[in-house]
Amino acid sequence: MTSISEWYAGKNVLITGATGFMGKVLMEKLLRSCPDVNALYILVRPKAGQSMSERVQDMMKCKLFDRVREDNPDFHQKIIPISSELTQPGLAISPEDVQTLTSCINIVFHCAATIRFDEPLKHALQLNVIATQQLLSLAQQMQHLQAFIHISTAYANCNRRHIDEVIYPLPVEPKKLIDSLEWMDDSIIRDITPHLIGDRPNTYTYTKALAECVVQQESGKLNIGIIRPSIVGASWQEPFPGWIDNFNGPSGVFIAAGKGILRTMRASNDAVADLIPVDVVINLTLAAGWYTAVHRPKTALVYNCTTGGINPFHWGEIEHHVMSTFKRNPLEQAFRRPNANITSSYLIYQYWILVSHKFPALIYDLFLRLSGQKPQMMRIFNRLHKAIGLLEYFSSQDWEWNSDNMNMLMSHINKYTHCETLLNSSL
Ligand SMILES: CCCCCCCCCCCCCCCCCC(=O)SCCNC(=O)CCNC(=O)[C@H](O)C(C)(C)COP(=O)(O)OP(=O)(O)OC[C@H]1O[C@@H](n2cnc3c(N)ncnc32)[C@H](O)[C@@H]1OP(=O)(O)O
Ligand SMILES: NC(=O)C1=CN([C@@H]2O[C@H](COP(=O)(O)OP(=O)(O)OC[C@H]3O[C@@H](n4cnc5c(N)ncnc54)[C@H](OP(=O)(O)O)[C@@H]3O)[C@@H](O)[C@H]2O)C=CC1
Repeated sequence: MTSISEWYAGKNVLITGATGFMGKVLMEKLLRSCPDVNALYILVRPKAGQSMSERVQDMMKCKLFDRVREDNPDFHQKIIPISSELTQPGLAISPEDVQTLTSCINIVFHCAATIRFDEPLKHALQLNVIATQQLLSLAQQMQHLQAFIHISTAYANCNRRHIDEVIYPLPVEPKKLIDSLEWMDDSIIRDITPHLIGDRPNTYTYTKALAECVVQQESGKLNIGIIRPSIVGASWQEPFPGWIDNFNGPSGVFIAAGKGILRTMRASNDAVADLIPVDVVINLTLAAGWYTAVHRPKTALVYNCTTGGINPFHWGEIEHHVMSTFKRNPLEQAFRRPNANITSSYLIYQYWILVSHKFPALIYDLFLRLSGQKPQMMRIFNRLHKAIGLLEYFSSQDWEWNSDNMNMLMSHINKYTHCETLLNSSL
């Protein structure tokens, strides 16, 4: 039996979302732990005045790739950027590039998505659902494809308390929805969005659930795996502890608390905070790619990539650890001394918002005005309130995920690699 790393030797891998948080860690891990991988084809778009090549060059300078750079200074030769805008017909990939991809790709990792909770439905649908559909039809043409791994989210079905490793049907057929939204104007779509998303909290979770249905429906003869991570946080061990490059979810909340700006947030002390380090998710993703290609399960296997069932940690404990860490290691240029508390009471929350957020912001803005500067604190707090308002759904309740497939994968990995657990394996 070959090891996972050996299985990736000589393979051509296609990655979407490679410039994002998880995509970068996936690339790094492949290049470091599977040094004989043939090439990583990455779909990249120009952005913010930078061309595709400039973006890729900048990305490769990132500290994340230091260990890869040490092992192989020419690692960039294995990265082949392909120009693509996922919201365009045919993913805006040139015919020559389509030809290259269909003739050489062995495995696809589809990480790209919009992860914004407030994304208008049409755009979230375009990227999270229609682009997935288009990528699947490209994958159907790939002559040497062995596995297609789709990254979903553990919260795609957050309208349920208990979530199994299955794809749940939705009341509206994804194809019918896509057809209808195409001709509707934006104001109508805005009006019907709450009815469509139903008991889900936002367009993100809804379109990720739709994408899973599309993956199931359009998979044809492909070997499919679906990874559902919960809240992905900084790296635990690899390539070094604590790597993160965004303020999504809890990381933004922690920084706002450390800066002394955020003093209160609605969250339940006893609810499980299902955080999972990015390196653990990526190890599982690569292992799922190998398993899907080698074992070719008859139906798409879903992996609930969560920690609450194995090692539960609660928001109350997080509050304690975050605050004591910032007291020991204060951040520079803090607005106030950090002191944040979570509460599940709406009234207490509103009281602290007024006393600890809005009142100091007003005073500070008044001071800025008097000293001839532009007031800014109230604006910052308004944005913060919008952000924590969107997150409180996830911090005020908990879910139970069945993780049998994830555990099965771990046991395979243990058997074949003689590692203690997937969590500390380096493939
Ligand atoms: C004290 C203890 C507390 C303990 C309790 C903690 C509880 C936490 C609960 C978290 C629950 C999270 C659940 C997530 C579950 C789903 C997981 C997934 O599937 S998928 C993943 C989950 N998906 C998500 O998590 C997405 C959620 N986020 C969103 O949807 C949007 O960010 C938004 C709508 C909230 C705000 O939109 P908008 O107002 O437009 O703001 P933008 O975002 O566009 O940022 C603008 C700029 O500001 C910058 N910046 C930001 N924060 C900070 C900071 N703290 N500092 C400094 N800077 C910060 C930012 O970098 C950017 O800079 P630039 O690029 O312009 O240079
Ligand atoms: N982060 C988390 O906590 C969790 C994430 N997930 C899932 O993991 C996956 C990766 O998430 P994460 O890395 O955090 O997300 P990021 O927002 O960091 O990355 C998103 C990626 O998608 C690309 N992308 C977005 N729009 C387009 C477009 N129109 N055309 C081409 N590429 C595009 C981005 O490219 P560009 O740089 O050009 O914008 C970027 O590479 C997603 O599917 C998400 O749903 C699941 C659970 C939790």
